Order: sequence, then C-alpha cells, then structure tokens
Amino acid sequence: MSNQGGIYTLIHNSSSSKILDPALRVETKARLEFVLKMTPAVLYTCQFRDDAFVATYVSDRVHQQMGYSRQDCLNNPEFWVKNIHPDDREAVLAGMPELFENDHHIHEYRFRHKDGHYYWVRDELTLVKDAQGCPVEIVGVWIDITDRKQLEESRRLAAAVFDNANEAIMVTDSQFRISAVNQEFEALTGYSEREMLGQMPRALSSDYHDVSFYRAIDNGLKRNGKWQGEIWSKRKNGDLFPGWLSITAIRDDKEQVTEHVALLSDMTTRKQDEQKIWYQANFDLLTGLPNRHLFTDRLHCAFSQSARQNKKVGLLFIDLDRFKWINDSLGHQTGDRLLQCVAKRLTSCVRNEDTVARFGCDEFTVILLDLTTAEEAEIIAQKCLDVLARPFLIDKQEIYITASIGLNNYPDAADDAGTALRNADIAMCQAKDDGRNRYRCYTQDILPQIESRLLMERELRQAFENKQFVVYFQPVINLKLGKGVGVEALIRWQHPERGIIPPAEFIQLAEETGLIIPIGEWVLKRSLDQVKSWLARGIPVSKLSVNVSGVQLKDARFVDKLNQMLISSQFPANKLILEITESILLKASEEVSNRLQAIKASNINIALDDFGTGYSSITYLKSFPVDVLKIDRSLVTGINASSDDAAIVEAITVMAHRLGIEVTAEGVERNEQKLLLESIGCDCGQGYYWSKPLPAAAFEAWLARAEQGE
Ligand SMILES: Nc1nc2c(ncn2[C@@H]2O[C@H](COP(=O)(O)O[C@H]3[C@@H](O)[C@H](n4cnc5c(=O)[nH]c(N)nc54)O[C@@H]3COP(=O)(O)O)[C@@H](O)[C@H]2O)c(=O)[nH]1
Repeated sequence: MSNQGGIYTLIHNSSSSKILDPALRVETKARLEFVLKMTPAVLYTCQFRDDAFVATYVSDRVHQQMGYSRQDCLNNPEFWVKNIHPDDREAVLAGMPELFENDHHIHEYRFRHKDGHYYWVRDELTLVKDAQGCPVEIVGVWIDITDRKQLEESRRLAAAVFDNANEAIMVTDSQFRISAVNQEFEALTGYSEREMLGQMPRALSSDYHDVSFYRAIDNGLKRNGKWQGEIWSKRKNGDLFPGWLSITAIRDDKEQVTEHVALLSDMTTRKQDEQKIWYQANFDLLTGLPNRHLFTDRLHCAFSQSARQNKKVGLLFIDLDRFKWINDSLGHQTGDRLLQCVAKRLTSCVRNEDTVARFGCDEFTVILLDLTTAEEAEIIAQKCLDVLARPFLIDKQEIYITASIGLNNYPDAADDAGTALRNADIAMCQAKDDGRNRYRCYTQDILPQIESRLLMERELRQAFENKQFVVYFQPVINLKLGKGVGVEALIRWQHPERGIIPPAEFIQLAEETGLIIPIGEWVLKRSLDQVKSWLARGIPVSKLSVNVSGVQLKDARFVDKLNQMLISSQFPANKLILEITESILLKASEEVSNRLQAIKASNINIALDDFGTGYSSITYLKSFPVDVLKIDRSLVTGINASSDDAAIVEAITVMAHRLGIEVTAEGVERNEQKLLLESIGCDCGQGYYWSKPLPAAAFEAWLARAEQGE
C-alpha cells in the first residue's frame, strides 16, 4: 500500500467519507494533509501481520522526528520492534495485548533515531474495526516527549537532592513564606514541614544577630540575588547552633523573584574543631596556660595598650631551678604533675587580667598589666618565689623546687616586646648565676656577663668537638710508706687563645648544659687508658681517682657505660676510685643511691671528696658505700699542732677509721702539714708538696724521679 493510499483509506474507511462529495473530499484531503504537515506528531497506520506490526502509512513528519524516510518504515515488519530501546522493548511488547482488549493503548518508550541516538516517544494507538467488529488496522500517533522526559528527570533528580541533601533546605516564596523544607531541615531544626509551611523563617532566629545583620542579608539578595555567611540559628528546643547559610533568589523570565532557596549547614562540629585547633595552637595542653605563641601576641597587645594609657607593663621570665633533675630522678610523670601545680600557684599570684604562660619546658612568663611603678612587678616576683617555696605534695611525696626570675618593665627597660623578652631572659640567667631562687631586674650592666656566659657555653661545646680537653694527673701519696700509691685525674681545657683553663671555670657550666656527661665519659676513658698503659709498661700506679659529677650519676646508663669502659680498657675495677661530693649524697634520689650501690657491687671504690666543707655528715658515711674520705684543702691549709683544724682533721680520721674508711688529706703544701697529718694517722696525702697536677708525660717523669728517691 502506498502512502497516498493510506490517507485515502483513512478517509474512505471513515463512516463520514461515504457522504462526502468529490469537491469536499478534495478539500478534506487537502486539509488533512495540511494538518498532518503542521502537527508535530507522526501519524501512522499499521496492521498486525505474520506476528509483526507492519506500517501501512506514515506521515511526512517521520523524517523530521525520526530521521527515517517513509520507505524505511513502510511494509518493514522489523522497523518498529528493532528500533525500540532494548531496555524498553520487552515492556512495550507486553503492553500490546491491551490494544486489542481495549481498542486503545498508550505507551512511552525510547526509540532509535536514524542517526543512532535514542529519544523518548509517546505512542498512542487506536484499533480501527470494521462494521463486524473485526480489526482492520491500527492508527497510531508518535509524539516526541524527550523534553518532557528530561524535565521529569531533572525534577526527579532535584527532588532526590532535596530529600537526601546533607544540608537543610528551605524554599520560600518571594515574601519569604516557607513553601517547602527537606528532611535534613526537620532533623537540624527540630521543626516539621507541617509546622513550618506558610511561616516566616523568623522562628529560627537567634538573638545573636542585630537588625543590621538581617538587613545585610536583604541587601545582598536584592543586589546580587544571593547571600551567604555564618549565622547563629535557634532549634525548636531553644538550642543555638552556628550554621553556614546560603540563600539564592529564584527569578522568572520577567526577572521577578518567585522563590528563595536557602541552604543551611550545621557548623557546630566544624566550629568545635576550629576551636580545638585554635586552643592547641595557643595553649599549653599540660598546664592549660597560654603558650609562647599566645603569650607573645598578648605581650604585643599589652605594650601597645600601655603606650596609649601611659602605664607600665611588667614582664617576668621564670625558670625553675634544676627541674631537669626532678624529671630525671622522679620521672616525667611527676615532673608533669609538678609543672601543673607550679602553673596553678603562679596563676594565683596575679590578677585575672594578667597573663601567666608556659613559655617552654620549665619556663613560665608573666605579663603584669597596668603597673604604676616598677616595684609592683618586684612584689609579684617575690610572691611567685614564695608560693613556689612551699612544698608540693605529689604522689604522696613532698617535692621542693625553686625558681630564678628575670624582670623587665615596659617602657622603662625595653622599647618593644622582643627586646623585653630577651632582657627578662638575660635577667633570669643573672638570677641563676647569682645562686638561683631569686629574682633579678634587668639592667644594662648584666648584659656583658650573660653574653660572656653564652659565649663560654658555645666555646665549651666546640671544645669537646675539637678535642681541646686534656687530663692532668696528680699523685696521691701513702703517708706511712712515704711514696706514691695512686693518681688523681683532673681535667683541663686547653683553650686555643686563653691557654689552660682550670675546671673550676667550666665544670658548673658543663653540668648546667648537660655537657658534663660526654665530657665526664671522655675523662674516664682517657684516664683508664692512660693508667692501663702505665701499668702495662710496669709503671707502678696502684689506684686511679676520677671525679664524677652528680649529673653523671643521674644518667640511668652511667653504670653500664662505666662497666663497659672498664672492660674495653681491661682496667681492674678495684683500682678505680670514683670521687663524688657530699652534696651528691645530700640530694641523692633512690635511683642515685641504687647506682652507687651498683658501682660498689662492681668492686669500684667510692671516695667522698671535699669533706669538711659542707654538712660533713657521718650519716652519709654509714648509709653510703664510701671507701675513702678526702679531707678538704681548706681544713689542711690552716693545720698546725695547736689549731682547731688539726683537732677536726684528727676527729674525722679517727671516726673514718672506725668505719673502715681510708682518709686522704688534700692540699698538702708544706712539710709541717705532711708531718702533722702523718702523726694524726691520715692514710694518704695529695698536694703541691709532692706535685701539682701534671700532663701525662710530665707525670710519668715525676714518677720516675720519685721511684729513684729524688
Ligand atoms: N666532674 C669533674 N670534676 C672535675 C674534673 N676535674 C676536676 N674537677 C673538679 O674541679 C675541681 C678543681 O680541680 P683542679 O682545679 O684540678 O684542682 C685540683 C687540684 O689542682 C687542687 N690541688 C691539689 N693539691 C693542691 C694544693 O696543694 N694546693 C692547691 N691550692 N690546690 C691543690 O685541688 C683539686 C683536687 O681535686 P679534688 O681532689 O677532686 O678536690 C676538683 O675539685 C673537681 O671537683 C673532672 O674530670 N670531672
């Protein structure tokens, strides 16, 4: 059947066609052709033959809509089924029996365009029957519904986004009356959609913002069609929460605002995280005090404020004395607890508007605001020293600590925050140098002293690296035998410019900086190796004495390192005497006492040095494993037959002998002293009378001469 034939058939078969005269028929045909041309739909007829729907007529639109020619479609049993989208085909075919049941059927499916792409069609079919009710053909209309389908799809997507968004969404009309809210909105605010519909968003307003804030939102919307920013809102239960609000005005094609869409996200967690990060960046987590960063900020503010108000700002730089010792001996946990308690006590000394900060490990800094006189800062500094002087009870043990405080005032002693801090630090170092547990105010003249100390510290480090230390040896004489029995190793610093520097000038600094540990180890190793080499060469040295600092004894690895050195030098342990001072025993922790016992257990001897200068307590002699007692030079210097010192030396000697402890008198310079010490019963003597401390080679020569009785 031709296409023309199809139209004629349609006209002919319609019941009305029978009464049409030819002229009218021509007109009707023309009209029909015009309608078919103008309609955006594709009209077709088809018949169901041999299990297939075969098109018998198709309107010209088919080419425009589907890209096919009429020839492609007509009398082609495969055309229709083949071009239905594979995913839709089954459902489409399954719906066809309905056509025969109801004479009418509508279905929507994707159909392949000639260029290969699929588009959506609405296919409306009507079954045409003859007078007997037998199906003659099917008349169908294909309409391109792709736009509608896409619109539906984007609406479906928008609805899914609206329903499943992580942000609360609220839609209002142009007058801000709420027309829709999503589930997240309900969850965030506690209001149901029913409660909010028709309401103004005012219900969510907190008292946090003033009128100008809401006016700014209005202006933003009017000017830019959108506004976004942080806002505090109120939940139904009255809780306030921070949120990020983003409002967009929706306009129609006439640019009239029809709706507003507002997205609100809860910023509570983000705010909390920000708060946490800010806190960590500005506060010390152990003590809860402002840290160095916040302190410096506040110091700058305090200085600029005080400049405006013509007031003074006091700055305290507080460093705990020997805190490292507490950490090492009592453990870091106790050290931490102590720092927390110190922080509390220092805070109790100042007003709320002042700042106490933890500047470093055991360093605290204080800003004192609104001072009228510099003396006010001194009063606070003394108050800090006083509160710290009270014992701290930590884990049931009393702990004592002192502090050294440096003071500086703005604008008297510094022009800016950086200088003020540096000067306070310098004054604190001066307080340490002056004996600790005190405060010192910054003055111009303390700078050179501190600078020379800092220079010395740097040089000391370099001295170790550059091997500028040497060990001198001084003989220790057996007074009864009248000849050398032992040797004391004494360190010297061979400074490239200043020559030989005695230990009194650098040992304390080495202790304070911790350098004494590597330096002390080096002295031990060097002395052991030297004496071992003398012994190997038959040079008679019965004992080697080496000074050991309290800092070394606090080193948990000291005993292991010592034993290791004895092994590697193959030095007999019972020939070694470690000289320690009474002050070490006085402050000895349980660990240090145990370490001394372990040293003794290794067969190493222990000598108590400088006896007679401090407490000179017999208790220590009883409770610690002391083998030798060295009577200090200050007692020996003034000794003569009738002096008190002679009586003291004799008493010490008798007492020591009773306890099985040998006695060595130091600083023997004259024959009378030697004779008196012999008569008192002193075991050994050491001093310039026999020899000053000498470099190894000179000592060797001295020994050779002594052996020959010179
Ligand atoms: N931790 C370490 N401390 C050490 C080490 N080497 C030394 N030191 C300590 O320095 C103190 C001073 O030592 P030094 O300047 O070497 O003085 C010793 C002798 O030179 C001096 N002496 C000896 N006999 C006389 C004398 O007749 N007259 C006089 N005016 N001085 C004399 O006494 C010091 C002896 O030392 P000691 O027996 O240890 O007291 C020294 O005391 C150590 O504390 C080291 O390697 N590590």
